[in-house]
Amino acid sequence: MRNVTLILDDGSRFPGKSFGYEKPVAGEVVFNTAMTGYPESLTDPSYAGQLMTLTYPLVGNYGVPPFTVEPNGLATFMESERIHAEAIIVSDYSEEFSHWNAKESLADWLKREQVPGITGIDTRELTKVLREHGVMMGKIVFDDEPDKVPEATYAGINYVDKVSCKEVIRYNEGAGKKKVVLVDCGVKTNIIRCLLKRDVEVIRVPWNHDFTGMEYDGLFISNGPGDPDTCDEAVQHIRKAMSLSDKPIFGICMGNQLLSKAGGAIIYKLKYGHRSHNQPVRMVGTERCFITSQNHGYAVDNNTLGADWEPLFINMNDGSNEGIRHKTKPWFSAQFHPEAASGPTDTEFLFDEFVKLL
Ligand SMILES: NC(=O)CC[C@H](N)C(=O)O
Repeated sequence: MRNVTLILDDGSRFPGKSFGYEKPVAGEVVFNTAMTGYPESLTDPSYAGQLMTLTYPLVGNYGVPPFTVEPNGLATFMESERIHAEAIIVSDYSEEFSHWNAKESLADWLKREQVPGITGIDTRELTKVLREHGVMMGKIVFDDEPDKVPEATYAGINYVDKVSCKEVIRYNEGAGKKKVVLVDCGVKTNIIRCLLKRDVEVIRVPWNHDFTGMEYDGLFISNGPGDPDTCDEAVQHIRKAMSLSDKPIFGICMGNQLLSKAGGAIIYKLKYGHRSHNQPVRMVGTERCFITSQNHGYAVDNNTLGADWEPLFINMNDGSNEGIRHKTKPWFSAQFHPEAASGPTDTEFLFDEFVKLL
């Protein structure tokens, strides 16, 4: 294994060894404290542009599931058709693996998909640095090729445009009881599965597609990578849809941010984001608290919500916004992931609520 160094923007250096594809890479360094779920997280399009640090120390020991596709074209075990994170950073990579559904090792998968993976990193120290300083740009450089240093960029790049579908895709066509237009900002497969198993037809459209003239019963706005402020075209279409009809709207993660923007709210960047399977959120107006799976770096500023909107969920750790709802219309969204995969399924009922409204 070749020696590598992770170099952060503040000059901190973390020595490690390469176990994935051998290529220098740069991106926003983020950390995820979930104990499981590396196949799902790596294929979550919302990680585009990011180097994903896992704080759970032992990674790789349950291998990687096979890449198979369901008849409707969706990946059976992954959240999309490929790895989207720029790299994975772990403390102790295990080449040995054992799991009923494992097909190959994490290293073999990373190499095939040309994604770097580094091990031997002091991920606890790295996470402490990121928590104190906030997320930072970082580079993985091979020690024997110190001059090959890639340019690190993240802010201002429209990653949604890179990962969204390029044409309209229909699922359950003619078979579903109701039609849902899904604005694909980088949708996770399990969101589509959660809709399909509730007997709806899903019309998946590119993030900047003007869907407002289409025939549909409800609108869904997906998760997605990068800065929501780069997705103004989608915001304009959501706004137009809200002015044309009162059809139900449900958004997840980036979808929460874009719906909030359409309602006039402002988005800001969190210091180091929420990435884990155990983020507690409280449903506003109740004492009900849910454990949720999350992956976001930006948040909606509660104080900027328009007069017609109110927070629906609040994060119990830092008081930040975790969802909104319109005061009179059937429009709501969650900043966390009710579809989880991997993660707790406590809030999957939000899909039931949405489908009931259609
Ligand atoms: N998972 C998501 O949809 C993330 C939304 C946005 N890219 C953020 O980081 O906040």
